[in-house]
Amino acid sequence: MRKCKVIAVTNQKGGVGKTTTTENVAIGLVRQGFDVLIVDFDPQGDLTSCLGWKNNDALEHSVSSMLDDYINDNDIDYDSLILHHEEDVDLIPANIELADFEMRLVSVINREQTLSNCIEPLRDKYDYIFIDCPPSLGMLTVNALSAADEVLIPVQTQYLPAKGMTKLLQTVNKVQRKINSNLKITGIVMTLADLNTNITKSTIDTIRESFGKNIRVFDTIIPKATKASEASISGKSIYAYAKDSKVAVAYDNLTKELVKNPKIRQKDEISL
Ligand SMILES: Nc1ncnc2c1ncn2[C@@H]1O[C@H](COP(=O)(O)OP(=O)(O)OP(=O)(O)O)[C@@H](O)[C@H]1O
Ligand SMILES: [Mg+2]
Repeated sequence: MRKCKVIAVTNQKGGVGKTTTTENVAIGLVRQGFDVLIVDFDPQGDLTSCLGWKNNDALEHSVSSMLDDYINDNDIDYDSLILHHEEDVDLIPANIELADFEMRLVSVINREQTLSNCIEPLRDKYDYIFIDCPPSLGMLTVNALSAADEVLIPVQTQYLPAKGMTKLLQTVNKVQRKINSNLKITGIVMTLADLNTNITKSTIDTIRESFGKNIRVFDTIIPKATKASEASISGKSIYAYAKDSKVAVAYDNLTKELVKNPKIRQKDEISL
């Protein structure tokens, strides 16, 4: 049996680079020869659009219909559900229909584990499954954390994310204690960095000092560059859009760091 790793990309703060990081790390891993699936788990459907399915509301099958099939005890038709992107990554797409998921789950037994149960049969087919989370710590994110082996946390470098991180780590802790004791933190990746400013440099140092004791903070920092958003709009990864750009090199380095799999410098109970 294949050893699949499921990674939820999470931060309840909006616009910190979750979707961009999910897309480019996932495709970075494909470029290294791994079989990778992305689950778009955000009703905004940004990742689905970034991979070129702009009119995602028209999709007949989506993560929402997958969850409905599970809730209604229907077989999930994975072949119709999973889309294949030209850069060889697979995608379970999302659209606005996922927005009322919380309500639909009210009467479901073990509702926190709905996504986990849906993707379990796919662990056999992929080396990595990424879940792109919405900017909240609600039921969607709890489902993603319950389904995951690891959490990857993108943070912006413009300011200190102290309070938001505490809340996020408390949620991870709670899921560890109550639902998914195997959940680990892959690490923190700093994104959208304007490396020419002193404030960014000092924030980077502070993030390493304050979080680096308990959690891995990746060496690679993703710089802020318009090529990153242009790539998303074009429906391609940064490697296909601007292979020699600084952002492409950074995401390639981050991907390599991720597979290096060093000792996880993390206490059983994560605290700050
Ligand atoms: N390295 C970068 N340089 C410049 N722009 C970037 C970079 N990374 C992401 N962006 C842009 O910043 C915006 C937010 O990025 P992204 O959508 O990845 O964040 P997010 O955390 O997924 O947001 P949300 O919380 O809404 O899901 C997008 O317009 C994206 O194209
Ligand atoms: Mg997003």
